[in-house]
Amino acid sequence: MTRVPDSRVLVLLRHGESQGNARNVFTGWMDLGLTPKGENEAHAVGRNFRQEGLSFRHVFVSALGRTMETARLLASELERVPDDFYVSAALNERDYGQLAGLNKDEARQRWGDEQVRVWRRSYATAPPSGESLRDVVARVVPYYLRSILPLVLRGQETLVVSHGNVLRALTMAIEGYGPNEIETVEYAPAEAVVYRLHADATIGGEERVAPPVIDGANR
Ligand SMILES: O=C(O)[C@@H](CO)OP(=O)(O)O
Repeated sequence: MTRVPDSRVLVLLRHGESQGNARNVFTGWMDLGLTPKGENEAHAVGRNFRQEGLSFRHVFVSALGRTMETARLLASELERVPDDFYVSAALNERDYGQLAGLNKDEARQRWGDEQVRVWRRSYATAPPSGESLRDVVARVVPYYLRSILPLVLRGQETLVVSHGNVLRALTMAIEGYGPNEIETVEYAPAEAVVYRLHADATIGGEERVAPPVIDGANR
């Protein structure tokens, strides 16, 4: 990984494969745990961070078990135990409302590819009784600005383990992406982005770290 001197490290990581990912269901606020593959991914990510000389003062997770478990397993591989773990429901996956628990392929057959794509990836359209990405931005970004960014700007390496749509919301804040640009941004399970920020929170360095290959494809 490229080093930017005098930088402030912020790493975003999506949790490892969950039971919901493996079953290809809309998961949202359902508290489904990691699969054995997801557990292996978490260990492999931790080993990769260690090899790259990354360690963390602060680790942020959501209130859902799949992020906590990913953080716990990867931290066991690091050179240094993180000082703090913060748990916040502000970092929970989007509420998928009435879609939660439904198979994504069956949803496409029932409502059509385009409707399902809009529910999953548009900025402003919410799934029935659920949250749009705009709703997620409204709860995630204030938490990021108040609780996470100040630590990063103090030079304290910080890891956020969260969910696909939460990481998309954070990407909008960090990269300044608009509603159209964010439609095509995706994070696979166990995929990370390492940011090195300048003192004014602009991006000094950025590297996507592909998920470790464990066995089979990552959804
Ligand atoms: O089901 C979910 O909660 C999310 C993340 O797994 O799915 P999607 O990528 O469709 O937004």
